[in-house]
Amino acid sequence: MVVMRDVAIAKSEFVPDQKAITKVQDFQELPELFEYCSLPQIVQYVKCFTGPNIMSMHTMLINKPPDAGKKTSRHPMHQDLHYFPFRPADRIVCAWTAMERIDRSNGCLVVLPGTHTGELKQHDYPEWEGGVNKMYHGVRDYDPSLPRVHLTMEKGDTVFFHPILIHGSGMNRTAGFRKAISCHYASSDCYYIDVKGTTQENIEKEVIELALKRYGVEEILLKDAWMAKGRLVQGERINL
Ligand SMILES: CCCC(=O)SCCNC(=O)CCNC(=O)[C@H](O)C(C)(C)COP(=O)(O)OP(=O)(O)OC[C@H]1O[C@@H](n2cnc3c(N)ncnc32)[C@H](O)[C@@H]1OP(=O)(O)O
Ligand SMILES: O=C(O)CCC(=O)C(=O)O
Repeated sequence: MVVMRDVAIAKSEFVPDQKAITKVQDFQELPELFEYCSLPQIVQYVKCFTGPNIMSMHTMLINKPPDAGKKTSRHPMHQDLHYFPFRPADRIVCAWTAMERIDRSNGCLVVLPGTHTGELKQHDYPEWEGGVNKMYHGVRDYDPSLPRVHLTMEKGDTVFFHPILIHGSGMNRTAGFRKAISCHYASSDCYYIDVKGTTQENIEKEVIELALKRYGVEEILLKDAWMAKGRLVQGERINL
């Protein structure tokens, strides 16, 4: 489990108490939270994308804090496939569930409809004055005139989306913590790719740095870091 604090608070003089927590990531070892990933109400739709051999690959409980005044509560527009060294993209899907009403005031998801049919693009840290959270890379060039859809969701509503869909989320202008839970699933028939020489090299470097620190080892491959956190949800574990 990785507990992340908002960069505006982590990099300030404030004592980083629980009010600073922006995300709990990789909760696959926590049974109460991991139960979400195997809920039949969720898995019945996931299966339509992954087929019967279902792995959970990336888990997050996102606790978007009230913005500390630096707009760091925003999540830049990105494609999730940037983070994943496995393919094919069409066998990967995210389930994202609102844990309370989420709208533009507390920073709902924003999506660019139709972009899931495009290609994976170059991602980098956006040049935001107030700083950017660790590994919150943004898609470098996309057509800003493309229509945006703001997803207003009620508590319990779930959206399923493709890893090439360009999406992000807005600033939390309220005093409350905006909570959502999500899991990225992939078919265990997916295969790992070598991201050397691709646009994903920059995120590989960061993930490996974090994994070396977390596991206290001297060497680790990106594939091994992902194999360590993947969990079988249903069916048979094949490649991933
Ligand atoms: C489909 C996937 C989409 C996504 O998931 S996008 C986001 C993915 N983000 C991640 O995976 C981030 C994973 N988390 C992390 O890397 C770590 O938790 C993180 C943020 C570096 C904190 O590391 P820890 O070692 O636990 O904490 P620490 O308090 O000792 O801080 C170490 C240095 O990191 C800094 N830090 C903490 N939170 C940060 C933040 N949110 N953004 C940027 N920098 C941050 C902290 O100030 C410290 O820096 P320094 O060494 O003092 O210069
Ligand atoms: O929950 C959010 O604010 C956005 C999450 C997201 O887009 C992601 O982590 O990939």
